[in-house]
Amino acid sequence: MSAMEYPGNLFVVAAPSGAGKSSLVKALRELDSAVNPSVSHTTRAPRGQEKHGREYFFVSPAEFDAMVQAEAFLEWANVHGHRYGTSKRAVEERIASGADVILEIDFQGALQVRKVFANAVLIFILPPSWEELRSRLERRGEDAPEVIELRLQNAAEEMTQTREFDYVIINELFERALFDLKAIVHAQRLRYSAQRRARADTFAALNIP
Ligand SMILES: Nc1nc2c(ncn2[C@@H]2O[C@H](COP(=O)(O)OP(=O)(O)O)[C@@H](O)[C@H]2O)c(=O)[nH]1
Ligand SMILES: Nc1ncnc2c1ncn2[C@@H]1O[C@H](COP(=O)(O)OP(=O)(O)O)[C@@H](O)[C@H]1O
Repeated sequence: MSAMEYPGNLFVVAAPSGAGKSSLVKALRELDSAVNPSVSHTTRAPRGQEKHGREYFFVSPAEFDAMVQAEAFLEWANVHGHRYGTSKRAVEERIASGADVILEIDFQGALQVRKVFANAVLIFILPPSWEELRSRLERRGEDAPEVIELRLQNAAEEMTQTREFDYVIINELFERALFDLKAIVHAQRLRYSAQRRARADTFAALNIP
């Protein structure tokens, strides 16, 4: 059977800034190399150790506009005053060839992706409380106080979209949240992709129509 009959899974993880999305997805990828990340494009400036092409493709507003014009984005959105987008090429070819892809994007982008990929699995990560969200943003030490305030204000709006998602993970104890994320990925694979292919062979051997 060709890979085209068994496209890969698309996982979309969104969360208010500081909830732990990047840490959870990074830990998942260390355990499961079959989930492929997609590198987004952004108009924001690189922080600290960030490298072009690794965390993001850092582009100018004009370059971003050109990609929008060329319909190169699967989705894009304005987040915390900058634009971010997922290029179609980064995702479509890999899904079509049977690979699983994970997107770490904001809720607006997640809802756009679902319109294109109806089978995308949408996962929302929540912090256990406002106090904890604020202290994680402060402890991360990457953002100025006014940027943290903006992110907290935006978090309130993002959280109103929680119920649009297929799964919600509360990231209180990190290991517990990681277990939940792994469980979601595993359950989806049992429904589709590699496992589905293996089951098709078993079904044929057992003459199950
Ligand atoms: N819609 C969309 N959002 C993105 C994309 N890439 C990153 N984001 C989101 O933009 C927001 C800000 O990301 P970033 O500046 O890296 O900060 P942080 O993730 O909050 O530390 C986060 O909510 C990201 O998930 C993308 O390609 N599309
Ligand atoms: N369960 C957790 N308990 C305590 N701290 C956490 C937990 N998950 C993540 N963090 C920390 O919170 C900060 C924000 O996490 P990060 O993954 O950067 O969030 P996001 O990608 O959602 O903005 C980081 O310093 C991270 O180490």
